[in-house]
Amino acid sequence: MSDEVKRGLEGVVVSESRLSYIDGDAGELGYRGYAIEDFAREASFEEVLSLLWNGEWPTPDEHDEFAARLAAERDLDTAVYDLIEELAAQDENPMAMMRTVTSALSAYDEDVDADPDDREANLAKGCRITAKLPTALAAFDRLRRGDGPVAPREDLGHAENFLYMLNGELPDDVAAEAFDTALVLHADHGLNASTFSAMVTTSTLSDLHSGVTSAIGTLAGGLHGGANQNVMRMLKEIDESERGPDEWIEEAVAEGRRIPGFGHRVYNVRDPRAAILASYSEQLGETSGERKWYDYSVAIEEHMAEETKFAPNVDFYSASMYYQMGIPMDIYTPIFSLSRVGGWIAHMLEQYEDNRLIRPRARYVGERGREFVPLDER
Ligand SMILES: CC(=O)SCCNC(=O)CCNC(=O)[C@H](O)C(C)(C)COP(=O)(O)OP(=O)(O)OC[C@H]1O[C@@H](n2cnc3c(N)ncnc32)[C@H](O)[C@@H]1OP(=O)(O)O
Ligand SMILES: O=C([O-])CC(=O)C(=O)O
Repeated sequence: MSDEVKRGLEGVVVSESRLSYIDGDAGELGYRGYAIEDFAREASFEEVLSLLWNGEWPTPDEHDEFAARLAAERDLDTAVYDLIEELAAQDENPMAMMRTVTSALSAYDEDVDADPDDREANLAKGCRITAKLPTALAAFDRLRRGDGPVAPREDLGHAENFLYMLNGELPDDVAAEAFDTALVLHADHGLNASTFSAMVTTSTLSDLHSGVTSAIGTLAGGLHGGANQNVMRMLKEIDESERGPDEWIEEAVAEGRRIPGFGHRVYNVRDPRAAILASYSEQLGETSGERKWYDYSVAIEEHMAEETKFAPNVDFYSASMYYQMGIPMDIYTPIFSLSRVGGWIAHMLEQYEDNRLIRPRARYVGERGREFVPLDER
């Protein structure tokens, strides 16, 4: 057994998967063999969930049945609304709220006692978690603003219904399409840290709610999903500074700052999702008549390309996109989780199908053979 340490598990292959294909040098990403560029603008998030969970695109009848099933699961138990209200009153961090609510949802799930690897029960639980988390997030955001939650509507698609619950009014077509595409693009990405976390949890034969709860905790950090809100904070900082984006970013790079939304463990080139999200960011800027957030982003990307080896990742252009849709900055990462939950569940289903406990080793570098001294003799 090799004692070589692979810090951060870089490059280590721990399992086989049929879910997403990533070529980090070519900048390619596909779900189940389909390139994202071919479907991201056209397929809905519901279709992508079907693809990831079942392996094929749904037929129109399968799609209608699945979308209706998901829509019927959107509402929350009164006790969960009460919990969200309490967390909003405590001004809880939105990602911590998502983690707590996901854990609480298991108490009200009718399949809670099913075997952890029961596929049908897991698909039912997966539908419920995926359907309920947007309701929880919209209710939380409204409650902390002093507004009442807006009940979900079964006649709306997943993306449109979330924006409706968040704002209390239907989104326009550009916002609805942009948001649906963002959900599609964030749904899966190989063994990223949060997905790996979910897999480690299920590999012990723990349950799906525990896996999603672990994953949300992992997505929250600034090196992973938390970067999207940090990107927007950076753009605001630039806006509030005396300097233009070129000058600001030049100084930040010179100071050795880690620039959020740039760099990636797998991509050595521009993340292919960034191109699509950038086009929506630009489109939203055009329709609102305020292009500066997109323009700042482009200026930063150009400077990074000239002066560093770092290219934008998925979190870079989603930030200005959500901002221009009027979404509060601190729920960008929870929104990421509304989408990635689809990928987490797909990977957990794969893990259960061919499970082996995930348990790596650390090379021990501490002392050995030290003599124990009892407390009263120390
Ligand atoms: C959905 C997602 O999770 S996408 C990623 C979202 N995260 C971010 O955008 C945060 C900013 N980016 C980063 O921190 C990194 O690029 C990561 C964590 C995403 C991947 O990095 P890793 O492959 O693990 O590289 P690591 O963290 O070891 O950094 C290697 C070197 O590159 C530098 N570096 C990496 N990313 C950046 C960046 N965005 N800006 C400036 N320097 C960077 C590091 O400072 C380090 O420099 P050093 O060797 O001089 O100390
Ligand atoms: O794959 C990764 O490490 C991070 C990422 O881009 C994602 O999770 O979408």
